[in-house]
Amino acid sequence: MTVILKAKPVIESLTTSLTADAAHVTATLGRKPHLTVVLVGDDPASAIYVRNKQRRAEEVGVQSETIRLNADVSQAEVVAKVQQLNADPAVDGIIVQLPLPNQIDADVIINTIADAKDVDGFTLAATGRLWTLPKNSQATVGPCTPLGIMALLDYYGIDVAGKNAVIVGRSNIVGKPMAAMLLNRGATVTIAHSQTTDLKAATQTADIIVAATGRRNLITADMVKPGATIIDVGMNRYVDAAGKKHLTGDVDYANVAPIAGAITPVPGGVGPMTVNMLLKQTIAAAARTAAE
Ligand SMILES: Nc1nc2c(c(=O)[nH]1)N[C@@H](CN(C=O)c1ccc(C(=O)N[C@@H](CCC(=O)O)C(=O)O)cc1)CN2
Repeated sequence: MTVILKAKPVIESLTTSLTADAAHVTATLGRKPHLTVVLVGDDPASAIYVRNKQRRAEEVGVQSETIRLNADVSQAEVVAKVQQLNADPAVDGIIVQLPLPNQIDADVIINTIADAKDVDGFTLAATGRLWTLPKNSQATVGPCTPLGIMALLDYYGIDVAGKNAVIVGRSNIVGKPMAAMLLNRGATVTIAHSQTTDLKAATQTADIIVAATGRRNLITADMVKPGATIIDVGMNRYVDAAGKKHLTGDVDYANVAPIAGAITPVPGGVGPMTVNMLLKQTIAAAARTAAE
């Protein structure tokens, strides 16, 4: 029987601890933990994700504001905005929603965020910390999507030590940090990507597959070992011939789910975990300020 790795029960159990931690920080600081989201342009998917973050922040007692900048804003203006937020003692966590418009170098913006306020875990300092964690220790900070995946695996009792994990996708926000986290917990990790010559050969022997490519139905049933754990990070939107809108992952869910040991659904799997890890890291950043 395939285990469906739904985020809902994990989030229900996280709600108690996030709410209690936020309340504790609020009592100590005399204000709620504060997250500022910088949203540049009018990407419709980003607008949904930012709205989800704001709604969830309110639910657990985190104050959240969104600063909206026009799509044609200059890189210098975004840098200046982030510097202003760095200097604001009322702001605990800053994220700049990705993707950014083409005229802006995302790496420059990300690395302008003060280390103490980097609740996305994307800066060079955060990346360095992640890759130099003591062996077998749990990553408690880092990019929110892979952190959320680790939390899902832990909740459902899926041990990764000694397992053969294949990550498909090598982005800085999912693929590479996912590799660091799985490696650190004892998995043998392969990162496959668009130039991998035989993807099927790589995935067929995997105990765990993490698909993060943005290509709908890339992972098909013939690429999966029976009983494998399948983590789908894809978020692909399309409209079918009848004009109906769909959101699907990178995995051919209908055909892969019956042979998998465990699989994340899209929606309702990895995505909501990302938001909750962001709030966890925001509360932790505020707690560090409270302890100063
Ligand atoms: N600064 C960042 N930008 C981006 C990140 C990030 O972690 N930091 N990740 C993604 C987008 N993202 C969060 O920002 C994100 C994506 C998806 C979801 C989510 O809950 N998805 C739902 C479906 C929502 C829908 O209806 O479209 C689900 O899977 O159930 C949350 C956050 C890129 N940018």
